[in-house]
Amino acid sequence: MAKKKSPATARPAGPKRQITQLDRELLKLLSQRRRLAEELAQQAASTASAQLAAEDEAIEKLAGNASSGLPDAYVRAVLREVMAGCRVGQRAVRIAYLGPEHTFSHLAAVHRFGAAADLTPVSSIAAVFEEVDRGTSDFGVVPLENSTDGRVTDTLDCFAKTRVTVCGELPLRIHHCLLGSGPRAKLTTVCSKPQALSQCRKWLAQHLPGAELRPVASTADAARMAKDDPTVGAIASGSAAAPLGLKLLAENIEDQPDNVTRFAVIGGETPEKTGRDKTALWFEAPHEPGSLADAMAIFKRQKLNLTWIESFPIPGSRGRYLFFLEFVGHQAEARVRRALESLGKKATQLEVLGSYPQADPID
Ligand SMILES: O=C(O)C(=O)C[C@]1(C(=O)O)C=C[C@@H](O)C=C1
Repeated sequence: MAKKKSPATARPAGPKRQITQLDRELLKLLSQRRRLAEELAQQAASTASAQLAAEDEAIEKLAGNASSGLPDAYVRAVLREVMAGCRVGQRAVRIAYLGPEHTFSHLAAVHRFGAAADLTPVSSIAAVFEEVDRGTSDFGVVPLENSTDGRVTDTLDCFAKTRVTVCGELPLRIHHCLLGSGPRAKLTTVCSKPQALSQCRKWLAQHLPGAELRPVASTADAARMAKDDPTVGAIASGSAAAPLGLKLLAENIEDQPDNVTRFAVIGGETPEKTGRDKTALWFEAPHEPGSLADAMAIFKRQKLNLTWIESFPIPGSRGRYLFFLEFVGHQAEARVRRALESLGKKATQLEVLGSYPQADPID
């Protein structure tokens, strides 16, 4: 018969065994949490926006008060993933993004909604808008502007053509890599989305001056092309290399070290005022002297700080322009409502795209 060890002589478990034990406990707790989330969902159905707002609030409370000593970004990412994995018993929250997998839009969508969310890759920015407009997806993630390269025209074009709203912003720090399946010296072509090529223009001129620069629909599309041809390099996210079996031929090749792309989260309901919000809109001013200055004076009068302004030609109407505008404030504020009312009287067209919390860049 085996001799039982007395508690006094039992050796304490080593760190490896303790970690395995903790992982088991974590899984038990996660499945308990998932069951409770299912119970809650059966008691009270909620919209995708309400679900997301409740998650945001919970993450904010937990991450804000964390005494764990864990890095804040880590705590937030883990909690987001835990919550995404517990979105059960209710209709899945569907999110469309410019695919295929491993684009920067994909990274932004994972950051906002979690990898366990129902993420749908589509082949163009216009297709993201269509998904949201048709209601096939609850939300979409689209690039809006880049700190090096400026506005993303396709996105502004879609805002002008559809009635899709904005419910969030996601500024993401963009680090570009050169990916390939062969050696760098063999590259004759470099593919990427035009915005990514433009953000690395100086690096390309210096390091691959003879290469043909070929624009494609997304950085991950470029990576797929590089996989099939060793003479083709792709500018894409480093995270696309391993899953596609590509080599990292150069890292951090963006011309500006502080290269940030601001994504818009489209669809959903307008989030409540947080006290640190922005409002986005577009308008057309009458074609007469001083009309744009008069429109801007409204914001000055109401002491509303502008954060972005773009003029954009109205597709198919030569000489006519839309102005995209973003300012600090929420539609729930009286001074914002007053400004929108005055602008509505001056503008020949006005579309308020939405109010949403201001966000800090994600590394
Ligand atoms: O092609 C991608 O990976 C995208 O998500 C699109 C996009 C863009 O159009 O701005 C997003 C971020 C980078 O600025 C480069 C490309």
